[in-house]
Amino acid sequence: MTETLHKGPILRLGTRNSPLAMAQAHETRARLCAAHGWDESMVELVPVVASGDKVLDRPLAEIGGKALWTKELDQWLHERQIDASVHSLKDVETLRPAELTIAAVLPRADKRDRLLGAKSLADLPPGAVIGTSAPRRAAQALSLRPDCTVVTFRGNVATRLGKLEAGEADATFLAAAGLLRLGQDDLGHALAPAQWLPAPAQGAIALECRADDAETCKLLAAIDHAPSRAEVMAERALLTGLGGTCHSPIAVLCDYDGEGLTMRAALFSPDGKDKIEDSAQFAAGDLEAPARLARELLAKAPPSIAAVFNGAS
Ligand SMILES: NCc1[nH]cc(CCC(=O)O)c1CC(=O)O
Repeated sequence: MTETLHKGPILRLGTRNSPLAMAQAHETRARLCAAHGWDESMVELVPVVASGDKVLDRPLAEIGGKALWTKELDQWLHERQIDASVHSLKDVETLRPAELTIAAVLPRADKRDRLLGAKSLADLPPGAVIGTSAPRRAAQALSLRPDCTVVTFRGNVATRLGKLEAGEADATFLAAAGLLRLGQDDLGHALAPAQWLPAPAQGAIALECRADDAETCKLLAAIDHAPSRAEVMAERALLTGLGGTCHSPIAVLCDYDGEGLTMRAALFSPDGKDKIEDSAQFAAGDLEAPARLARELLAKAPPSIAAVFNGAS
């Protein structure tokens, strides 16, 4: 028998401590171990309570935005307390610290949202209350069901399910990928992209490390999934082109079919009354095409939509 000589972990992987984040960290560890022939002890999971998990009574857009999900882990990477961090890419701002790089995107799970509380939006009773704190979900829901009311629903997946159970709303939305990773993908009903597009990079897990840490970059690159990376980088390029933030009701879906990418995108006014949409086909790795689509969308945006994208460069 060969003796294991290594003394500590090879890789310290920072993660938020929510159940979904921990499930994603475990998936990442399993993929790294499979790719490199490691045993589990070689990847140490280092959990943190992120700022975004501390304040739960106000929408994220009001308290500091997506940066609140990454702030602590970015700092730990900077201080070299961890070698890499794992994120739901949907929650990661498009503008990142220059010292960091997305070294891997894992195979993307189901990209769709699921509706909980009713079989479809059309099935909701008149004047139903919908719980969500995502501007995109609120605007999309009101676009299809202007008679409904939206109430703020924050917290992790279990908290939101609890609020639905307690009757705080008639329905809510959760990402299929999150439910899947928590083993609860039997809950609710998937919303078809023809009617309902997800958020940029929904369903994707990204691994970040310091760009100058060649060793870690290489270890992480071994589990990168090129088609998923192509899709989500295109979606993030659209978001960048729109000057989008977590305030912005932006829905987008990019699908790689083995040859190229097809992108469908929609922008909404916050009240859901106005909507513009467009689509484009382009090659994987082309980030100019989604930027062009962003410009085309902005060019035809009515004032109600343009107002949300005032900060766009
Ligand atoms: N906004 C929080 C968040 N960030 C990532 C996911 C789910 C996993 C994913 O979409 O990758 C969720 C929960 C949800 O939106 O239902």
